Amino acid sequence: MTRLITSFIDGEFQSPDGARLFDKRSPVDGRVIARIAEAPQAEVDRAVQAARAALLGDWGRMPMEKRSALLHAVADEITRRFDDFVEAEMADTGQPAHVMTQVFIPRGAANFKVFADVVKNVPTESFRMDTPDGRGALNYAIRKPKGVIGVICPWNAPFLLMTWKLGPALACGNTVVVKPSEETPLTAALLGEVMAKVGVPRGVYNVVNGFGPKSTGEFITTHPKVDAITFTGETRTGTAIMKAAAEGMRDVSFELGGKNAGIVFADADFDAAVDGIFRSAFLNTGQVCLGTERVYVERPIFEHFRDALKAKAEAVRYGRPEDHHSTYGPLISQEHRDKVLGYYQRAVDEGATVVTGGGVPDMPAELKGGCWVQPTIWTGLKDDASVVREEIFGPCCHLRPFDSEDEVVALANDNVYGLSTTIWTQNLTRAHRMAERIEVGITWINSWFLRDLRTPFGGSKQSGIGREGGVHSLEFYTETRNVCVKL
Ligand SMILES: NC(=O)c1ccc[n+]([C@@H]2O[C@H](COP(=O)([O-])OP(=O)(O)OC[C@H]3O[C@@H](n4cnc5c(N)ncnc54)[C@H](O)[C@@H]3O)[C@@H](O)[C@H]2O)c1
Ligand SMILES: N/C(=C\C=C\C=O)C(=O)O
Repeated sequence: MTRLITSFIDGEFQSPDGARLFDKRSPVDGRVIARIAEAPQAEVDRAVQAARAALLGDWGRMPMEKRSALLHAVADEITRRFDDFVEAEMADTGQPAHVMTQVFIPRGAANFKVFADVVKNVPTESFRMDTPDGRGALNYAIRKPKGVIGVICPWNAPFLLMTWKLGPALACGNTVVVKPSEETPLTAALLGEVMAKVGVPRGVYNVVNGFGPKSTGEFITTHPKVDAITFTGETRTGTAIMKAAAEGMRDVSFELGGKNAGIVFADADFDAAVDGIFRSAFLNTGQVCLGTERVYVERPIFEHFRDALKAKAEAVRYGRPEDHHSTYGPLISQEHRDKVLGYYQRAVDEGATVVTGGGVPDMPAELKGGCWVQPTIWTGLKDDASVVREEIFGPCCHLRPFDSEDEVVALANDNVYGLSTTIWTQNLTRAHRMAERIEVGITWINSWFLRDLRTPFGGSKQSGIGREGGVHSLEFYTETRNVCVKL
């Protein structure tokens, strides 16, 4: 069945009449599974106007308790329709069911629940000051919603990443105009059904589909009535959006690219480290910004670790996401597959030893139209090889031995990105010391992608601007104002 996806504006799905439609193809077999209406500038304008009207209507006047309860109702409806969201996201991404049911879709409800509560429990400051007349003055801060937030989303964990922004944005009383990635429109449309069902006022949640430059994404980021922009995607796209946001001085929150290091010391719990690095390199077919593409292993265990990781990579089971036998899916698109295969070739050109993979698996005829590549492990490259320095965003990693803590800290930090790292050692004094020295926003010790949504999340260097999570999201999605009262 080919679905038709149109914009969701002011509480309703828009008519496709006259719309320019583009195809959404299954990453699994290349079939067209949906036709998507590209929102022209006039439609983006209507979405922004609807979002502004909602700020001045019921939503803007809604008490926090009621807003919080409504977002809990959204979370509960997502949970009630859990299987629908799993099915939609599997159709969009081709990723196996366990990636959806265990990781990505549960976060949809969690992202609303956590922030529906955070907004009620985070105080604002107050200061009493002395004054020359001796009677003093009282200062207190208040938080006000920023207004209409432009939300620009990537394709790699569509529902998780969109709701990671929507939860706090709406909990703080803002309204949103969302552009899902052109590759993954389905769950954002499904969320429109949820919003309407639970009674979120019209205009609070608006979705417009399309592309970036000279299309829907740019129409949002350049719209003068969009008050702030939160974006997740490639660093170079962030540069373009930041330029657009400068006009009108709009605030931005960016979660960008990464080239994350995994560091394994000889004293690590070996099996746990192999499992952890395997997950961080190959989960979601390596399409996770927090994923590991550079693995540094202390020399005494290097060969044993390499062989153990190779065995796990060669044991993945390709297949359709709905087939519970499948443990490994395709890349999101042929374009991205060509990019990843280009790096596979470049690695060989730069002198890599291909420990495993490096090409395209021999798929059954019915799946040959999909975006399949082999999980790949390299060794032997120089530290300045492009495969070691540039984000590939695929199921591949380069293993390199190291001999000292200072050496591996220097290697890990020698990159333009600074998003995350995962360190495996049973010497926790060393782990804490390392966490201080590695220049990233998030460090996991003997773990990876373990997420407490109250903690600061974001990248250093070219991996992002700002932090979201817990009170940090409130800092971005509200304007804090000070009131000074003369006593
Ligand atoms: N730091 C994080 O938490 C995080 C999380 C997920 C993904 N990412 C990064 O995202 C990238 C993969 O996602 P992607 O390929 O969708 O990224 P992308 O930058 O190509 O696209 C992201 C979104 O931006 C839109 N867009 C593109 N150009 C635009 C423009 N000029 N103006 C407005 N919108 C524009 C796209 O249509 C899409 O919706 C990787 O680099 C990955 O590291 C980072
Ligand atoms: N932003 C988050 C995850 C990012 C995943 C990147 O691919 C999150 O866990 O909140």
